[in-house]
Amino acid sequence: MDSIFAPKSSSISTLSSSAFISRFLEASSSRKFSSLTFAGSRPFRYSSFSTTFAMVSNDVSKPKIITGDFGYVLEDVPHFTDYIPGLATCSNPLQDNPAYSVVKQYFVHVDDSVPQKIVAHKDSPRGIHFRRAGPRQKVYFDSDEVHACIVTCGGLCPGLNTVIREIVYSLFHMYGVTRVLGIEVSYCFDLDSNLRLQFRGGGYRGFYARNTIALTPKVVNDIHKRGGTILGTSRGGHDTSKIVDSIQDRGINQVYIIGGDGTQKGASVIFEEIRRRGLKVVVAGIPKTIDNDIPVIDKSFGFDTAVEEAQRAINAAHVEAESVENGIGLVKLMGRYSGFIAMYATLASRDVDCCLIPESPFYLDGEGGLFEYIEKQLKENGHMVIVIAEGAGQELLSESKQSRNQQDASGNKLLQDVGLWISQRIKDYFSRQKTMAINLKYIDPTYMIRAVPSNASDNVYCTLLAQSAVHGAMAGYTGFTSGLVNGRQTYIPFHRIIEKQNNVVITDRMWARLLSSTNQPSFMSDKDVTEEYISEEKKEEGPATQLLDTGNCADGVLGNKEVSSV
Ligand SMILES: Nc1ncnc2c1ncn2[C@@H]1O[C@H](COP(=O)(O)OP(=O)(O)O)[C@@H](O)[C@H]1O
Ligand SMILES: O=P(O)(O)OC[C@H]1O[C@](O)(COP(=O)(O)O)[C@@H](O)[C@@H]1O
Ligand SMILES: [Mg+2]
Repeated sequence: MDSIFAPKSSSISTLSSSAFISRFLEASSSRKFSSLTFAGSRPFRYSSFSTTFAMVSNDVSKPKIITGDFGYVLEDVPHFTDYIPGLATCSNPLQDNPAYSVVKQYFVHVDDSVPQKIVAHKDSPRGIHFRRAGPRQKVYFDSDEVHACIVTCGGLCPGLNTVIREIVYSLFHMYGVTRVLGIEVSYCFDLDSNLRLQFRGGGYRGFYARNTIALTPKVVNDIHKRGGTILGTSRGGHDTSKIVDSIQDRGINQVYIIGGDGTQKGASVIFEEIRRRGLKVVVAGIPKTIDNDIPVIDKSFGFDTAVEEAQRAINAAHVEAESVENGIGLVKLMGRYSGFIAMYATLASRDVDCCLIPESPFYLDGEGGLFEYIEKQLKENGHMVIVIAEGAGQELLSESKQSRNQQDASGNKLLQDVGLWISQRIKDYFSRQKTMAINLKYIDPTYMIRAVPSNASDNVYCTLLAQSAVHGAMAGYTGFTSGLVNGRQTYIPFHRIIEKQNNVVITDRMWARLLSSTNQPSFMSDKDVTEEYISEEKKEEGPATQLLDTGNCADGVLGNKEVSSV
């Protein structure tokens, strides 16, 4: 289906991808699917639907959208062949690899795709799909030709080293590649004293520095046991043309970029520049975010580890709180704009009485407020545990204009310490009330939960992400993020990864589950649940049949906007 494109003059190609997709799905769902009939042993007799696939646009700078029968939409990723004609291919060396040759059908079929939503109604169109990740029969690189590099950007996350290790192992052991560079932290040294003088930074900044490290299986063998990233990381410092110059100058033709939402935006513009220059260079993203704020994917690697690590802080807070009279244990967890860590840590723990996240506004005083709830809990149980995400309640903190506008080097808003603020407010309230003396212990494990090595399940997940990225790169796909969708590895175009942020949707079932688990007030009346709190997806879907059903994924899979309602 790759080769069948609509003519360039197609009127549809003038629509944006999302406008096209929504019109297409609308049209598909308005067709009479009930006209499908069962005929003998064949499940369906198709009505007059076209059986060919039509690509909406062959303009290389536009999203690749391929449509098919029954409302099928493939949001495809770019491929070298979109902008470089006449490239040679060769057989995938994996077919001679003993580890793979025993496995039948290990190559992914060219038409395999993975649905974004797996909950369907009998009349619903097949909907959006992503290209399934995995090894292809034909590859667009000779092993000797590959010169890869790996860079890690943004904040730390458990599993970064595992991803680095597995990219290196996959390139070496599956594809016989021997040249892999790590874009590394670089320092200036005072030659006399040998003192480190200037930190130039890893991450995107590393592209401007001379320092790189040759990554071999031997070098990376043990790194998954360590937290952090052996390559170093940084924020800010993204100069697209300087980065692409550096890639070109070094003769790099596969760039693996591990990072969060900011990083993937950076990767997207690097890819655009590479395509503009017509270079045969793959740009492959691996999504990293401790906050789980990247959309589309089921969850980010390292998230499970972070939630697990957060349990230690919550346990400590609980032990402290229950050991004294009117004890309050307060734990602040990461989550700048997305409260997933706090939500999952709370659900996992069951010792938490109140979880506060950025997506769910709360108030302190008066009926239904936090103070009233704390007082009630202390009277009934003698202690309580509160988990607060770092981005929660920021609108309540009195800010000076200066602090309001503070940003980090990447342009992310610098937050005020909500943990310290709320501790003080709680203490002030009870000392004013004089109804009871409280004993509050504030625990801030912020960096501890992301600086640890990844746990077993994250290690496996990191391995799959890394291997998928390498298979995709060798197959000539580019401008993609390797991601898990409904439990399957896929290639997701950058524009879908960077178009919005993944947030907890407080009108979804997962938040309702948390509220019923903690029994905390929702701090909202029905009237408050305005448009603002309904997910974008729900708005697109129109009036809900059930308020709390965004309907996507299987139970047990982490909740992002799509998967949280199960
Ligand atoms: N909109 C953007 N366009 C290009 N590069 C960006 C953009 N936003 C962030 N970056 C780059 O991505 C890197 C990491 O971004 P940051 O927000 O710090 O972390 P994360 O990727 O983890 O969200 C930084 O080096 C930054 O310069
Ligand atoms: O102090 P740093 O290194 O900027 O990191 C703090 C921020 O990093 C985060 O973990 C998010 O980082 P990313 O944007 O890199 O995913 C936030 O939760 C937190 O506010
Ligand atoms: Mg980020």
